[in-house]
Formats: sequence, C-alpha cells, structure tokens
Amino acid sequence: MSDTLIEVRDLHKSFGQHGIIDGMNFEVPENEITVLMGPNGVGKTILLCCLAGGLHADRGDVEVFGSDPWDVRHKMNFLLQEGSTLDNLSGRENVDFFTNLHPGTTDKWRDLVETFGIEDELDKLVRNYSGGMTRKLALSLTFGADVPLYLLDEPTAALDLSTIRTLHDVILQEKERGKTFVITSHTPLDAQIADRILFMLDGSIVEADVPETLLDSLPPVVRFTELGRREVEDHLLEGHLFRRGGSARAFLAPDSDIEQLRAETDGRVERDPPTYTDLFNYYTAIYAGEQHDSDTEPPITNPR
Ligand SMILES: Nc1ncnc2c1ncn2[C@@H]1O[C@H](COP(=O)(O)OP(=O)(O)OP(=O)(O)O)[C@@H](O)[C@H]1O
Repeated sequence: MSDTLIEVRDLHKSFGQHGIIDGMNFEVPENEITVLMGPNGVGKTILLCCLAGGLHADRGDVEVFGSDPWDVRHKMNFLLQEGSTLDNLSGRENVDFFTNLHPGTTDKWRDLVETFGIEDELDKLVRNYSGGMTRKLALSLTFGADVPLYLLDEPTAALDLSTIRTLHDVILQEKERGKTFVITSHTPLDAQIADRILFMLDGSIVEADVPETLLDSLPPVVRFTELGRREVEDHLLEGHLFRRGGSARAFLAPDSDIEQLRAETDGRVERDPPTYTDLFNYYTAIYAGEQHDSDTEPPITNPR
C-alpha cells in the first residue's frame, strides 16, 4: 500500500465571482502516475498551480508531503502548459538559466536532450524552434531536476506520436526510480500509463479510479461502418455517435439489446471492448451532458 503524497480536502478556488474549483477532494498515492483528464477550461491548470503552491486555496486544504506546497516546492518540478522556456535565449542558454534556478538540478538534462533528439539544436534561439522542439527542451529541463514529484501540465501537447511514446518511457523509467506524477491531459493515449485517472468537469472530480475499473464501468461499446445515424441512433446512449475515419463508435442505450440491433442492421454492428478513447468520450461528451441536463438525478455510471 502506497503512502499518500498529496491530499486535497474541500478545495475551493475562485477568481472574483468566477468559481473555478468547487469543493474538490482527492489523494495522490506516492510512486504512482495520476492522470487528470477533462475538457478545456474545467480548471486542471489551476488545480496543478494549487498543488505546486503557486496559487492559494480560498478554502480547504492542500498538503504535499504533509506540508504546505510552497514549503516543499524544492521537492517538486512543474512543467507549465505554455512551457517555461525563454524565446530570446538559445536552448543552451535556457539550460544554463533554468538549471541554476532549481536546487534539485542534475546533469540529467544532457541525457534527455539526446533522448528527445534535440542535442544538435541547443545553439539555436528557442524562438526559431518548432512547438514540438520547445516542448522537448522544456521536458528535458523539467526532468533535469531530480525531485520526488513532477507536476506536468499537458506534457504531450505539440508532440508527435513517437515522441509521446518516448516521453511515456521516460515517465515510466522515472516511476521505476520511485517518482510520483500528476499529469493533465487531453489525449486518451496518456491513460495508457496511468495508475489512476481522475476525471474533472466544472471544477469537480467526477470520477477517480484505476483505469481498468473505469473501463469496466462504461456502458457497452458498439462499433459499426456503412450505417447512417438514423439507422442506429435510437439504440445509442444519448444518441451520441463518435466517428473516426470510416467507422463510428457509440455506447448502447440502457434499454437496447445488442442482438436486436445486430438483427436490425444485418449484423453490421459489433460489440467492441472499451478503449481509452471511449472512456474519454464518455466522460467528456456524455457524462458532462448528463450533469448539465439533470441537477437532481445521480449520473448513470454503469447502466449495464
Ligand atoms: N488568472 C485567472 N483569472 C481569472 N480566470 C482564470 C485565471 N486563470 C484561469 N482562469 C479561468 O479558469 C478556468 C479554468 O482554467 P484552466 O486553465 O485551469 O483550465 P484547464 O482545464 O487547464 O483548460 P485547458 O485544458 O484548456 O488547458 C477558465 O475558465 C479560465 O478562463
């Protein structure tokens, strides 16, 4: 059983009249990868800033290593969403600047710039880097500090698929070394490395569990090709259809039967195991809609 590294109790955070975080409770176990998912603007970055000690709660408590986050900021490193590199400096000058700022700095950034393939770009000005190169530099600087806790705000943004895999390897290796991660993400790919997923909507955590349990709790998933929406929509949860390329996926409505649907469509509908993309679609499109549609009914999380 892991120790709890971060504890958030009844956290509230507003800007003026605009409530962003509304009574949030969760824990982050030590030496786990916690992935915080949710659509744009629900407060993921604000939450990470509270965990990093850069913003104070209006109400409630945030404890990191059992202390106020600001008092233990030397034990963590924070990758900002916009990156923290300076455009008018070269990559190498950025390294000199940022490695002097963090007490946990080591020479690890040298290996990381090679891992991310930007070692030959370090003498160029960062303003001439692509978005992906800038991200790789920021990641190298973040992991260059050897600390027990990393807070990463959308680390995979701007990265291509093979670089996302490289980053996942780096994160998993660091986890092997005992590190703890809180990662915000929009991409279902990041769920693949999660020990625990937190779904955030409108300033609250609406679901938190290990990925397998979340996948198991989804309504049945169906996949089909060459069918019009009208042919199937009565059988679909909330009538939602998620198209990708030539095929589409959806969740079966609670009162629908897969065998009946297959019979009606000459077998052109298949039941499919749920994927992380389904999980993301369910919480961001369907669950969010249920929350807005009904303030009194409990959300349907397992209609099977
Ligand atoms: N300094 C601020 N003052 C006022 N409102 C703010 C401030 N910073 C963020 N907000 C608002 O807080 C809300 C949550 O922002 P936040 O950046 O945390 O969302 P997010 O979930 O990280 O979104 P995204 O996925 O797009 O990055 C947004 O409505 C944003 O406009």
